[in-house]
Amino acid sequence: MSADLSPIDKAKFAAAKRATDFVEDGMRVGLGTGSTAAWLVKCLGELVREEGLKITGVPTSSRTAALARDVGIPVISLDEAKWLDLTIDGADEYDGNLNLIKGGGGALLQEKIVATASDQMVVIADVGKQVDTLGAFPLPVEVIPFGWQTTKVLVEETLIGLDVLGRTASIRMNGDHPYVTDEGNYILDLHLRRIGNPRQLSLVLNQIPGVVENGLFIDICDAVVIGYGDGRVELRNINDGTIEESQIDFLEGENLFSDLSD
Ligand SMILES: O=C(CO)[C@H](O)[C@H](O)COP(=O)(O)O
Repeated sequence: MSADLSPIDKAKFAAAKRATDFVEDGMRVGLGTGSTAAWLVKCLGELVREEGLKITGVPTSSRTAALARDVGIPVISLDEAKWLDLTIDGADEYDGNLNLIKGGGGALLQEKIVATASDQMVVIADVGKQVDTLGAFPLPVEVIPFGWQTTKVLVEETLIGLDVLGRTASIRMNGDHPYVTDEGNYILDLHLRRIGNPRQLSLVLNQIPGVVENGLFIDICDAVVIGYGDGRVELRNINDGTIEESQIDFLEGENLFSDLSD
C-alpha cells in the first residue's frame, strides 16, 4: 500500500511518525496545519485510539481541529490549555538556524501564537524545505481587510530599505475573492527571493499598521525532523547541535495510507 504514496508523502509521513516520539502521556500538544502536520495528527490519533496515549491537542486552524476530532484526539482551545508542552508543525522553509517561513497554508497567526506558547516547537518537513537563506518561498503576511491595499503599498515601500532581493506583494486569492484566514483576515505574499536579515524584517513588518503578523518564525523552533522518501529521518536539534538518524518502517503507516486527504 505504501507504494501508492508519492516519495514526498512518504517523506512527510516519515517525519511525522518520528516526531510522535516527542509526545508523552499527559502532554498538551499544539497541532500544526498543512499536509505534513495532517500526517502527524493521523499518527497521533492512531496512538490515542489503539495504544491509549493520553494527550490533549490544541489545533492551529479549523482544518486541523476538524481532523483531530475526526481521528479521536481530545481538543481544547489555547485559552483552556494556557501553556503547552510541545507544538509540532510543518514549515514552508527552514534554514540552518531553524528559522522558518510558515503560512503557506494560511494559518500562520494561530501557528505562531501556539508555538510561542509551547515549551518546545518541533518542525516536521521533507528535505525540500531546507534552504541556506530564507526567501525563495513567498513570505506570508496576515493583514486586516480594512485598508489592505494601503497596507500593501506601505509594506512594499518598507521593503525598499531592507536586505531583500524582490519587493513586491500580492494578495492571496481564493477564486475571485481574497483568501480569508480563520481570524477573518487577508494574506499578502511577499516575493522577496532572498531575506538577508529575517529578524529585522520580522520586526519591521509587524510595526506597519494593518499588519497582524508575519510568517517568519525566529528563534521559536527547537528541532526539525527531516523526512526522506525512503523512510530515513534526521532529527536536528538547534539547542545542542546534535543530529540523530533513524529509519521509519512504512508498514507502521499501512492503516493510515488509505486516506490521503489533508
Ligand atoms: O505554515 C503552514 C500552514 O500555515 C504549513 O506548515 C506549511 O505551509 C507547510 O505545509 P505542508 O506541510 O503542506 O508542506
